[in-house]
Amino acid sequence: MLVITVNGIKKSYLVAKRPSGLRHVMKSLFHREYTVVEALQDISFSIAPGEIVGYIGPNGAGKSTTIKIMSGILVPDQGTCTIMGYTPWLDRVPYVKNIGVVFGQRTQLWWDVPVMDSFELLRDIYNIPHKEYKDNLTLLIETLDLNSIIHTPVRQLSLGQRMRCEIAASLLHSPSILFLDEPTIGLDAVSKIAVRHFIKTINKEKHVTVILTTHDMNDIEALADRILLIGKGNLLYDGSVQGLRSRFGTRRTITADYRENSIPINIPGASLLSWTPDRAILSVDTDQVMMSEALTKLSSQVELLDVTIDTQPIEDIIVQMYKEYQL
Ligand SMILES: Nc1ncnc2c1ncn2[C@@H]1O[C@H](COP(=O)(O)OP(=O)(O)OP(=O)(O)O)[C@@H](O)[C@H]1O
Repeated sequence: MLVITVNGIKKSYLVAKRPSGLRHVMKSLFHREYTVVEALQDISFSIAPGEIVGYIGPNGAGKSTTIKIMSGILVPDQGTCTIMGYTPWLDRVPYVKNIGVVFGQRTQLWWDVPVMDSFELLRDIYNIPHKEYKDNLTLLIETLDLNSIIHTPVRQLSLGQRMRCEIAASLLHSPSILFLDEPTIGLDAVSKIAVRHFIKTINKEKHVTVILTTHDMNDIEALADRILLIGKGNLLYDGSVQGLRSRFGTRRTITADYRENSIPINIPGASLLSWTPDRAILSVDTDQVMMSEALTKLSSQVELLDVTIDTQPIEDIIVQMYKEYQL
């Protein structure tokens, strides 16, 4: 069973050219010229209930545009999108009851009023039954630690406090799908961990399907079962983090401590990142040299005291992917 099906979505924006020079500016007052930005060229994917999907890609790749289409804010030029049986931009009223949306860069809360007032407005807008609202509110206040900030106006909150309130606001009506557009942007390490933990919890306990965009690969590692990589408006990878590792993350770093030896280590296919008479750091591409072979060669050249092997950080793998796809 699928909860989200996106098929052949295309979306362009018309952007007015901004001329420089007085003569051109005057001319543009009467005759505007436009360029077309093709934000999404042909995007298709589907998502099953209960998945946490990381939607990633470099700046300008089209992530927010996709989230806006899936949440019914934007209408695509072509293609279909069916979410829980609805077409988001056509069935907005019944559809939005099923989704929660958080845009990390924007607020859905009313700026000048206490957070609680925003929550109550949302309760009325979504027509949330009294008991459901009360139960959800109690749970959200507790798990997101909102007690001390709930009566503060939004404009007085720190970014991390506001983000916790935004997430709570998006879940008051018990949606079964949550769209998060950069939910950890600008947060400190502690707040990031708290937000990640919370997302994981509602996914596990309430079976909320989560689609999140992020530039923080720690979010992906901590949360996503699956990654959709988008670049220049096209979907370039759809698979697990593990799959990404085995396809792009073939590099391992070996740190070897050994009894002093004045001859530098030499392992064909491995590059020496640093060397001293008692410690070497090597980079091995497991596509070219098997790890067991590299370790055998290493132990034949020095008397090993300690060895650690590190896999490539996911951040590096993503950079490598972006390079490979020329993004
Ligand atoms: N309202 C708009 N008007 C014109 N162009 C837009 C508009 N919104 C987005 N674009 C353009 O569409 C492309 C995709 O933008 P989008 O915001 O979807 O990317 P993104 O992947 O979310 O980027 P980022 O990681 O920087 O947030 C970009 O080239 C952007 O400049």
